[in-house]
Amino acid sequence: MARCNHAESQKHETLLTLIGVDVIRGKRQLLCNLNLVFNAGEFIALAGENGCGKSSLLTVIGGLAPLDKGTLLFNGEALSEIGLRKLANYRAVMAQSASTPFGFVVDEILQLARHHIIESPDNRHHIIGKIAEQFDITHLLSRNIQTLSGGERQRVFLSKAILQLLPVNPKDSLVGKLLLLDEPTSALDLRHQKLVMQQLVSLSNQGLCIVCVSHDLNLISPYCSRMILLAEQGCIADDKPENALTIDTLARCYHTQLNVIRNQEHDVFVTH
Ligand SMILES: Nc1ncnc2c1ncn2[C@@H]1O[C@H](COP(=O)(O)OP(=O)(O)OP(=O)(O)O)[C@@H](O)[C@H]1O
Repeated sequence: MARCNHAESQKHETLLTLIGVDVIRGKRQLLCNLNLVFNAGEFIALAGENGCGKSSLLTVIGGLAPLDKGTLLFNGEALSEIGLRKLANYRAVMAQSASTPFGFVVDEILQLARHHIIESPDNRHHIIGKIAEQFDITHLLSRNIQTLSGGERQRVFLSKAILQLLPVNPKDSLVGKLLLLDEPTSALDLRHQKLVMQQLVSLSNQGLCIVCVSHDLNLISPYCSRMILLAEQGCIADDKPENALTIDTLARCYHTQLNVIRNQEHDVFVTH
């Protein structure tokens, strides 16, 4: 299994810095005083119990919701100072239930992802075709999005988020770009789960920083380079998955007794 090789790649340029960040929704303080650094080339899993604030955090670090307290630096610049138009070149977000209000054709949705990029129609067509192939949606390009299955739709919106960030020249690096994914594999079958994980590893090895919310620890931990567990209004573990996932951290996170199995390759599996 090919894990993201962030450690070897030395693509450790700081991309996003969170200093003393609070996340508050309604009257609830979800997260308090978060201090984190996300680097180029990392594939980071973000996990925690329902309602702990994972999606809320993603919207804040994606610049889609205001910061309640603290500082967020994106490529060294205050995130709040970067306009959404400029930000679209550097970060893309796939929401948990990504959808469109109208019955767009899939190809139109993918074209829209690159509306801020100056490129020839041929180039755009080529890049969309390549990503469609990689995420197994080529056969869906002429379909109405509203007629797709949940898993098919999820692969389309994941492709859309990635297309937003891909450079015109495929040889250019993805360092400096951030992909935020909220449970992108929740509707996928086993083949497509594996395919998506492999593609995400490949993108992170090209320098893309990926932060992926997931409840499927056993799916993501063999592939990600880092696992962050949120609980108790903060980050209770931030390490390689084999170090972050322990009986103790899982009990603090999920308030139940879970078991951890390790294989000879040090992959870790969580069981009930
Ligand atoms: N606009 C809002 N007003 C009030 N409460 C909110 C608002 N948005 C989110 N919440 C609450 O904040 C908490 C965190 O929500 P969030 O969606 O960030 O959780 P999550 O960790 O992503 O959960 P899940 O694993 O279920 O997707 C939840 O209890 C939710 O009900």
